[in-house]
Amino acid sequence: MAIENKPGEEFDIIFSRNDSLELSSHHEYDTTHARIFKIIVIGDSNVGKTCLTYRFCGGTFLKNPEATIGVDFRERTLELDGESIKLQIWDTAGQERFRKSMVEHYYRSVHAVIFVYDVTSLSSFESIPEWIQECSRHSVGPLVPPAQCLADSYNFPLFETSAKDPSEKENVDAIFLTLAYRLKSHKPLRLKQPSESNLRQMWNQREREAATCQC
Ligand SMILES: Nc1nc2c(ncn2[C@@H]2O[C@H](COP(=O)(O)OP(=O)(O)OP(=O)(O)O)[C@@H](O)[C@H]2O)c(=O)[nH]1
Repeated sequence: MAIENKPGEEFDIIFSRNDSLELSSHHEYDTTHARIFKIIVIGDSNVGKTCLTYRFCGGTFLKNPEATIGVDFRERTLELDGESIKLQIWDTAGQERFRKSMVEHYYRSVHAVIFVYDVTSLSSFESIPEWIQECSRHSVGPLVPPAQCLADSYNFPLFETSAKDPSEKENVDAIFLTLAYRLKSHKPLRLKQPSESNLRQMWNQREREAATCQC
């Protein structure tokens, strides 16, 4: 499920259920003039967030992924109707102990949120309202509980896909392309993109602060 954050406007929500993803082809585009959109991917630990984003950005199924610590960054530039659109994808840690104080940064200047749950894990589905509440706490749009009927009643698209099954690759692309097309129609917005080393530095700094905190 994904929420598209249109700054200053109402939100659209896209539901997605993860059971896999892969890319049919990869093209390199000139990213110099690309508009950048930040998308965060959240959900319980072990639901496949890393594999989903890796499939979209890397084109393959990531075998033996390790638990995400803090956040991992991936990006992919798309050519949509002759325009370069760069999706900067933040793959966040599902485990609370690995999220720590980075949470504020996850939600800063976010354009869209993808909620991921595992179709074989009821608890990961039942956690979705909590993830939605977390977004609400960080002012990411008015949110509603997830369900197919709700998706239908709000006319939100629902994607069910698998990062593992190559035949599902179009469905994975569909999640991100749907967001990209919707984001593309927004007013031009260029983000100053933090470098990975800056973000790592920020994360390490927070770790040090947390380690020395007496409370
Ligand atoms: N069958 C199947 N397994 C998957 C799929 N996507 C991921 N997995 C498996 O699910 C497990 C967890 O995948 P991750 O992508 O690391 O999960 P995550 O949500 O990023 O986990 P955290 O980093 O802890 O938040 C791994 O063993 C993957 O091989 C999928 O689409 N189908």
